[in-house]
Amino acid sequence: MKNTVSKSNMVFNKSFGQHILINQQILQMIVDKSAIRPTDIVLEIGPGTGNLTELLLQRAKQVICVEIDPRMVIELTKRFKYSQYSDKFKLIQGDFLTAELPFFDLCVANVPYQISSPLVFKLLAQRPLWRCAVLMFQQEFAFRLVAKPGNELYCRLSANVQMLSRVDHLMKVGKNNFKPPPKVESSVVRIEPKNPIPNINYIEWDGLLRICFNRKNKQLSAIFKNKSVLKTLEHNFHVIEQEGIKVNDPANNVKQLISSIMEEEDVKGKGKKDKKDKKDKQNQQKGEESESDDDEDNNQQPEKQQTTQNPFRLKINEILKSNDMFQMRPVKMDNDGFLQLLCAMNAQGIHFK
Ligand SMILES: C[S@@+](CC[C@H](N)C(=O)[O-])C[C@H]1O[C@@H](n2cnc3c(N)ncnc32)[C@H](O)[C@@H]1O
Repeated sequence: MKNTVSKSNMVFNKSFGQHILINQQILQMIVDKSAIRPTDIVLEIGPGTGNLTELLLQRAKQVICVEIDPRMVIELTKRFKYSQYSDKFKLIQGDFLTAELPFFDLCVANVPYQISSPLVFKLLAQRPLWRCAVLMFQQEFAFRLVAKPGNELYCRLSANVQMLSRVDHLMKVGKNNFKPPPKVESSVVRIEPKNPIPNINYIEWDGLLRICFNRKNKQLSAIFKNKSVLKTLEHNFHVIEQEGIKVNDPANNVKQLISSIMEEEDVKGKGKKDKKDKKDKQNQQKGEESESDDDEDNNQQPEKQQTTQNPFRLKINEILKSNDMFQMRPVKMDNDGFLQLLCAMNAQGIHFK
C-alpha cells in the first residue's frame, strides 16, 4: 500500500472527518467506476490533501474542489496551483453545505461522514442536474441508502433518496485504507439522479414518510390511530379545507424538502443526535414488544366502540381498508405503496405538509 499522505506534519482534524484515503488501488477503482469522460467537469467534496483530486485531474476536463479546512486549502494550492493541472484545478474554500455550486457533470468524493445526509440531499436538489455521483460513505449509511423494503436498515432516508435517484452499492472499503483509520467501515456507492424527478409534492411525501417510518414496524392502522398524528392531520384537513392547496413545481418542492432536512440536521447536532438515536432504539424496542397488542387492538375492536370513535379516525381507517393497507407495515412498503397511500389520503383531503 502506497502512502500518499502530505509530507507536511499536519494533524488531522477529527471534527472535519479527516480520514485520508491512502490505498492507491482503491483510489484508482473509485476513479474507474466513475467513468469520467475527457469533457466532464467533476465536483470533489472535501479533497483533503488531494490524493483523489490528482487522479481526477488526469481524466477530467476540470475538477472543482470544495474544502472547508484552510490548512488543506494551502496543501492543495501548493500541490496543484503550479502543476501541469493548474488550468483544470478550481478550488472553493468553504463549507460544502452552504457553498454556491457551479455546474458539474459528475461528483466523485470521499466525503466527510458527519455531513452525509444533508450532503446527499444538497446534491439531489442541485440544478441543472448532474449525471452521476460516486461517493464513499460510512458503511451503515451506504447500506441505508440502498436498503430495500423488508431490510432492517430500510428507513425514511432510503425511501426519499430512492424516490429521487437510483442508488447502487459498489464496494466495501476497510478501515486500514485510511490515515488515521476511522472507527467505522466504509462503502462506495453510485447515485444516478432521476431526470426528470417524479412529479409529486415532496413536502407531503416526506410528511407521510416521517409518520410511517417513525414506527416502521407497526401496522398502518396502529400508526394512524396515534393521537398526535390524528391531531396534526385533522388540523391540516381543516386548514386546507379553508385555504386550498398550493400547487408547486416539483424541483422547487425538492429544494424545500432539502432545506427542512438540513434544518433538522442543524438542530440535532451531534450530541443530540446520539441521544435521539438511543431513545429511538429504546422506543423501537418498546414498540416491537407491544406491537402485537396494539395491532390486535385495531383489528379486533368491537363494532360498537368503532362507531363511537373520532369520525376523522374512521375516515382514515376507511381509506386504509379500501386500499388493502390496514395491516401493512411501512418497513415492508415500497415507494409505489407509499405513493398509493399518499394519493388515496390526498383524494380525501388528508394532507401531510
Ligand atoms: C474523509 S476526508 C477526505 C479527504 C480526501 N478526499 C481523501 O480521500 O483522502 C474529508 C475531507 O472533507 C473536508 N470537509 C469536512 N467538512 C467539510 C465541509 N462541510 N465542506 C467541505 N469540506 C469539508 C475535510 O477537511 C477533509 O479534507
